Amino acid sequence: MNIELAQVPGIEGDLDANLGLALAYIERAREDTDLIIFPETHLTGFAEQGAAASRAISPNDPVFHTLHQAAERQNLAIALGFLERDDADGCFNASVLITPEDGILLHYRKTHLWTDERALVTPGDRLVCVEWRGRRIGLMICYDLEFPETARALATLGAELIVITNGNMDPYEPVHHHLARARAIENQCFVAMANRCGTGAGYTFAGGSAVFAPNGECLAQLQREEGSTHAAIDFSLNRTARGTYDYLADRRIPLVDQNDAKDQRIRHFQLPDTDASPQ
Ligand code: BAL
Repeated sequence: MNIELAQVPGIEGDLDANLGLALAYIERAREDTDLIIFPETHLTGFAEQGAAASRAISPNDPVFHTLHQAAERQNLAIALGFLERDDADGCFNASVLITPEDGILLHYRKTHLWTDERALVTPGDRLVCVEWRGRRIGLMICYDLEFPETARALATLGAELIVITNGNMDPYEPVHHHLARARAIENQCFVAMANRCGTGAGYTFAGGSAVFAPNGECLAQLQREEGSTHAAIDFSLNRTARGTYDYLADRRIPLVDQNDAKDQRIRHFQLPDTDASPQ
């Protein structure tokens, strides 16, 4: 599987500009690219005080049909983030995996909210992993990376590749660089994170997008500037890494997961309720 990381800036509240930038990267993706990954909330920009619901869009928004058409044209999958508006449940920090065959195949709502978004969006209540073209892919968003349980849960669901739509800001680039590598090693899977660059929502974003192999090798990395990079994922390395020892098999503290009744390709973890919701 050939992955492209699109390390791009965003403009808070400017859906058209952010979509246009994503489409430009998709259209000029390398012909052999199977999956292109964009940052956290790329389509809408971050939630900010007084500007969460107004920026948020529904997964039924026509923008996702436009992205599905682009995925079909380029025969590649797209992972990207957006602020989601759910008329019943409020706003979420969400990411989707859009495939040529399905449209939105995987829809994940950030379960571990960063400090200043807890008053603005509602945390998700499940971790999800899906099988696409014979490979199991899990989604995480930014702060999720900073909790070992999250990646471990996705690995327990069979994730061979963990995709992170990232919005990591200064001074935390080293945190995400080291933790993404650690998550790959400790779960013996690939980790690919596309981070935002530039400034916005009061932050300076750290870039540092990277792909790590199950042995911790860095297969691709960007510095702070806008751009894209590529990595070829050889999933046989997952088995190689687990040849001598298998962390998941050797665990003493197991996690129990559930299957998705509607689509057996999807498995998930249901998280316990939390009182973290917008005040
Ligand atoms: N270290 C930043 C985490 C986040 O913005 O989700």
